[in-house]
Amino acid sequence: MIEATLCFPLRTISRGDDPTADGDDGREVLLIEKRRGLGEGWYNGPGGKCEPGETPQECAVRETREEVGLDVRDLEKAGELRFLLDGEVHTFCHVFRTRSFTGEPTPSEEARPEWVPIGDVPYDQMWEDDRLWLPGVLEGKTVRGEFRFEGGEPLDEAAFVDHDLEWDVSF
Ligand SMILES: CNc1ncnc2c1ncn2[C@@H]1O[C@H](COP(=O)(O)OP(=O)(O)OP(=O)(O)O)[C@@H](O)[C@H]1O
Repeated sequence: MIEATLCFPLRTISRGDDPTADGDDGREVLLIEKRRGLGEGWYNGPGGKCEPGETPQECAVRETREEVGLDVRDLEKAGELRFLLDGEVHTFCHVFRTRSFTGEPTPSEEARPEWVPIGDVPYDQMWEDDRLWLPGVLEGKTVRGEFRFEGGEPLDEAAFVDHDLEWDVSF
């Protein structure tokens, strides 16, 4: 089983009295377009696999720095997601969000970062499960989820079959 993390940096930008502004109140999330490996070509949060001896928080901080050059702090745990492939746990993913960070998002070999208004998150270019849990996470909720995939490796070519979700959990 792979233990992995996702980190969603959040900010609120001032849009003044822009009449074209939508209902996001200027709220944005930093997504990455993944350039290689699992989920290549799709959008997701910065994140990746935990190294031996590393806590999930430490992993999320390290991966966010490595992938987009942002130093995140004060991570808030927002979710725990279990991805099953053909009945076995493939990946256990810890999800974090934060409004505290320093640095400027910078592209790396692994990822191209992009600030996205939370109403414009490109769910049709993301893992199929993201549309089920990410909107709630971006609204400040907590979630525990299980998502079942079938069809063998690699996970990003398997079929998403079904899921269970529990909201407002404590970690
Ligand atoms: C099944 N549905 C899913 N929905 C949303 N997100 C998913 C996911 N399944 C995996 N993820 C995330 O995708 C990243 C891959 O991690 P990552 O370690 O970068 O993979 P990759 O194979 O590129 O690793 P290396 O760069 O070789 O270490 C990692 O954040 C992990 O939490």
